[in-house]
Amino acid sequence: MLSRLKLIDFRCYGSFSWQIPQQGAVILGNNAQGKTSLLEAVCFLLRLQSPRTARPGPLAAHGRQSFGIRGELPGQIRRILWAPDAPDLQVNGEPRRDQRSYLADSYPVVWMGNDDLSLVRAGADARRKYMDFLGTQWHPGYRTALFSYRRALKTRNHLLKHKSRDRLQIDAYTRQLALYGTELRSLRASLLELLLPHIIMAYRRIGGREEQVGAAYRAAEEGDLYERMCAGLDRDIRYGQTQNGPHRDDLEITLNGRSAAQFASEGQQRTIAISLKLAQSSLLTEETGHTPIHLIDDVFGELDPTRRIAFLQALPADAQSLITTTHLDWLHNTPCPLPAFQLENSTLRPVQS
Ligand SMILES: Nc1ncnc2c1ncn2[C@@H]1O[C@H](COP(=O)(O)OP(=O)(O)OP(=O)(O)O)[C@@H](O)[C@H]1O
Repeated sequence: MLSRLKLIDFRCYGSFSWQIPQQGAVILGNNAQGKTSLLEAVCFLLRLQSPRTARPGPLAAHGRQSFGIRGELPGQIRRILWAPDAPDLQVNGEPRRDQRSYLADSYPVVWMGNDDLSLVRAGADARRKYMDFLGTQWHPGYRTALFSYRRALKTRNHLLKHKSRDRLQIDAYTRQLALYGTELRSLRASLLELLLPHIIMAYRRIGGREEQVGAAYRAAEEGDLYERMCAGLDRDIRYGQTQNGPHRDDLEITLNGRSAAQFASEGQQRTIAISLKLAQSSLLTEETGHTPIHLIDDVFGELDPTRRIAFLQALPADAQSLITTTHLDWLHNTPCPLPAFQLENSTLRPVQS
């Protein structure tokens, strides 16, 4: 549980400090008051990742180069001073030499946002990100395979784009790519095997129906990855891009055996999207021994009362949940045990009930 959060020059926050209730809070505020930024800061503190940006640069307040986040958790105080060339990561005052060692004993996080529907409706990229955010919290080897794969892919694509004739050099990266790519695929497949029962259970809980949700990992091509990459080399040089590999794989989601993107109703798609996230939560609890911190950004306004109540009841009783919303109308017909805070111009104050 995160008990105190401090921010310096993070997004719209110049200097900010908040004693967070143990069970979490509902954060109420009009648009552009800093609700998402607050959840984003917690996510970055714990996972060094933001759901809104791939690079940390935009997290620094306008006109600043660097930002700071500090958070108190049971037995650990985490502190990030992020400067573009030299990020300073500390736990309990001890510097951590790299991101991997900073993350090794961090807490798990589940992020739920109002664009989660894209997990069902949009392209494969959203579903790969979903798997990767979970995978890197599930298994240290996942992060190594993913990051090594991304690095090798970037270099191979660079060589392809610049029409390098040095096929030996391309081949060296093809070998690396195939090695890490095969490892990543195998980790994703194992992850999905563990995850699927949690998705099915969460769907039944929220949807309350007998419909059968399914999820299957689909590799973009079959056979040995290195051989497929070698066979496609001329085409890759023509496109200036690697066309085979796990960066093109997908997580196929079905309802009653049919594509959920094409055939599920909007309500069913929303239930699937929430179930995918609740499944992350129960899997991470099982695998890490810690209940994740739930960061729930502007989700409730979109749900009908039945799903809203089922969703709130499905959140683990011992989880710390930070829920943002632009209006509290839904609270009138939804019993919510969390204290509410009003956020205005980056300042929080408790809402008297
Ligand atoms: N790097 C930055 N520096 C300063 N301000 C920023 C930065 N990035 C975003 N902002 C501004 O911070 C404000 C708060 O944004 P945020 O997305 O947190 O608001 P929000 O309360 O979640 O809004 P909404 O309800 O519309 O989603 C916005 O005015 C945004 O333009």
